[in-house]
Amino acid sequence: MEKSLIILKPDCMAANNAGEVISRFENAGFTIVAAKMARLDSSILREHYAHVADKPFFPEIESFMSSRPVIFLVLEGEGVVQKVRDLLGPTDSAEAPAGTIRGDLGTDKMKNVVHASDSVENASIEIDRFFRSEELCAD
Ligand SMILES: Nc1ncnc2c1ncn2[C@@H]1O[C@H](COP(=O)(O)OP(=O)(O)OP(=O)(O)O)[C@@H](O)[C@H]1O
Repeated sequence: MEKSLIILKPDCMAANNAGEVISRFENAGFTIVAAKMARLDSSILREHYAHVADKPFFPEIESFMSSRPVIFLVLEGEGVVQKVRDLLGPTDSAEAPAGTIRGDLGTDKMKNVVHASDSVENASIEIDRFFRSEELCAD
């Protein structure tokens, strides 16, 4: 079954919106097959955000994403990668329509509530980055 790696970002945690966001995922029919809370450090952020590591805003992302512990989830369900991206809305919360997670709960491009894998291939890489295989539900 298809899986996606989700991070509830520091702005989501600080605003006590974790329950609201997780409810939206569950109400959309997805199942949590792994979860943990931890603080990201520079080395893992450089790996996770390698595609934007040369952008001028990267130091700001690094500082924001390591500012407090975050929640990591693995969600499972048919078409979960694209369906979760649709639930989130576009990267820039200011452009995200009402009814999307970023539109309802986000602030801007950086404080955009949730990271979600953008392809099935990247989901597999990201799940391996943050979870050991025995931490995932087997059934
Ligand atoms: N102009 C910007 N200023 C600040 N942060 C930005 C900007 N553009 C993108 N980001 C942040 O960089 C990260 C990676 O951007 P990317 O283009 O991969 O968007 P995304 O796939 O929607 O986000 P994410 O990878 O967090 O799910 C995101 O956390 C986003 O919030």
